[in-house]
Amino acid sequence: MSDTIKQAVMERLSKVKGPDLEGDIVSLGLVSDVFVSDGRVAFSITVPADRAKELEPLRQAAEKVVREVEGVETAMVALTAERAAGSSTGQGAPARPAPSKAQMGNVPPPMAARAKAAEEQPAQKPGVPGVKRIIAVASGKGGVGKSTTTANLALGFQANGLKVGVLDADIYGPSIPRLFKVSGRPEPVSGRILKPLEGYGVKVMSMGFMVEEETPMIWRGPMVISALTQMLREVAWGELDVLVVDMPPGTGDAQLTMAQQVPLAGSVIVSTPQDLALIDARKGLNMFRRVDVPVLGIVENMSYFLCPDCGGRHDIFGHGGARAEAEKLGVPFLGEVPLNMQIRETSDAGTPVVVSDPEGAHAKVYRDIAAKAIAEADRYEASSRQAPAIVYE
Ligand SMILES: Nc1ncnc2c1ncn2[C@@H]1O[C@H](COP(=O)(O)OP(=O)(O)OP(=O)(O)O)[C@@H](O)[C@H]1O
Repeated sequence: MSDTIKQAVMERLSKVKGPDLEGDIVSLGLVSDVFVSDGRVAFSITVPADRAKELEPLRQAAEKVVREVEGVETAMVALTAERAAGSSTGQGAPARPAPSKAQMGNVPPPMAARAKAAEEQPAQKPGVPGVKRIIAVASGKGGVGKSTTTANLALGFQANGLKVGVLDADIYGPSIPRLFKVSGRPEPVSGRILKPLEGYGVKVMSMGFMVEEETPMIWRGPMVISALTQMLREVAWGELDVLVVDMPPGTGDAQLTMAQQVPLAGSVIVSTPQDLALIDARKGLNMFRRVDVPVLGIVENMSYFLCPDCGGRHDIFGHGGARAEAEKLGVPFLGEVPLNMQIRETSDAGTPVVVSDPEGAHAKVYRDIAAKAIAEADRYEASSRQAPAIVYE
């Protein structure tokens, strides 16, 4: 079945004209392998990075023809830039040469007009209706406890009286379904709009619901933006005070694109006290600064160890690094979370500590971090509202 669909998809795509209306995207070698699973089709079209915006109509045209193929339920088509094999991000576009300038030629008139209009407009990031604020949780590298922090922070927001959703955008290892003990496929509510799943009163959407676990990593990269857009805008989030986004670890192109695409009110950076992680946290910080997203603060995770036997505190990783670094960088320090068995066990069991032990000390740590993050977001909003308008007469 998959092979038949794939064949039909390729046939349809071979009718889609290339960017200069000469030849089609298949024979120009712009289409990557087509991935088909369970009625879902994903592939990328390689274009030069600086023309991605103007070639959006090409992406839409390809998506449209693929959706019309019998047996196709959803199509995720992404424009990807040429990337040398073995580039540092390690994911993203399959190694396939981008068309040469001669191949690409000039943009044909209708696209040129649209491209010009796009250039003239400042980059727009329309908000998500009903969602007051979107906050990203990021880390410079993997394994620092970003997802654990995302889940507990989201539940901390909720415990502080806010309506909360979580969008798991971690393409490398979506762990939010496990943390909230939710699984399955989101059901459509009307047309293309999906109903998010719910865990502990928090609405949850995950890359894990959209992409099969065994989907090769190389495919997840190109799917990211389409899937992300779908998860943001084609989900019945309802009224939310905060939507928390669990970003993929690292600061590569995928993360940067996400930070650019999502209308973020701010970001929270998770780091462990080790120097290396802090260097990575700094990269994370710079990434958000590059795309003008306020950094609400740094959370130091696995900050110290509270010995359950003697009750003593052990700073096994040289605690305090994140706080000092935050001060140096002029970024708020949101708090420190101890390295603790209860935090690990409850996270891994899908009952994060903020819901499984709401009266405990750890839940309080997360609630305080949540309160500080919101206070920072308020501060940013107020300061951007108060920015004086300069009027020339
Ligand atoms: N404060 C903590 N104390 C003890 N264990 C923790 C703490 N924070 C996270 N962990 C544990 O560390 C492991 C990694 O955490 P988590 O999956 O949240 O990290 P991550 O940064 O999201 O990882 P990845 O990069 O793989 O997505 C998990 O087993 C989690 O339970």
